[in-house]
Amino acid sequence: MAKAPQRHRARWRHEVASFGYAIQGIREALLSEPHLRFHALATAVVVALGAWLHVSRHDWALLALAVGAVWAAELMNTAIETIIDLVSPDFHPLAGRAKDVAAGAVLLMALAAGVVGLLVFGPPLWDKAVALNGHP
Ligand SMILES: Nc1ncnc2c1ncn2[C@@H]1O[C@H](COP(=O)(O)OP(=O)(O)OP(=O)(O)O)[C@@H](O)[C@H]1O
Repeated sequence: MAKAPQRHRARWRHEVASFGYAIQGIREALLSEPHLRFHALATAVVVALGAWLHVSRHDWALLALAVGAVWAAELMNTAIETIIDLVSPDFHPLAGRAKDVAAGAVLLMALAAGVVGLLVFGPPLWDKAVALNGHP
């Protein structure tokens, strides 16, 4: 039977390996999914706008949650599509329905993130536009 420190080391190796697999999963999804590359661009725009407009810590937290949720939904959608392509490579109405429902989840999350973006960036962008033009 392995001693306690060895068991501890083996457990840590396992945890680090699991983290590596997760990063590898994100990397592969990024390479294969154009939607995810669009999310990467959108994330960069959100971070740049947040820094430029000096949004509050509270707003950064909302933006981080919105961006993270869209990424998570898109990654789950990619995983679901991959499983369906594996188990049902031929046309099947249930396979189509599952893909459509998963895509619907991404769409809903993206719309919710859009509302967050509008509420966070709308007022300071409006203020900047007014300051630039001199009148509301
Ligand atoms: N095996 C299948 N059986 C029935 N309908 C399918 C099947 N595969 C895909 N479809 C239909 O075609 C649509 C597009 O499927 P596809 O696999 O191309 O995903 P996608 O929406 O283009 O996703 P992405 O662009 O993110 O890869 C699905 O939403 C579904 O309606």
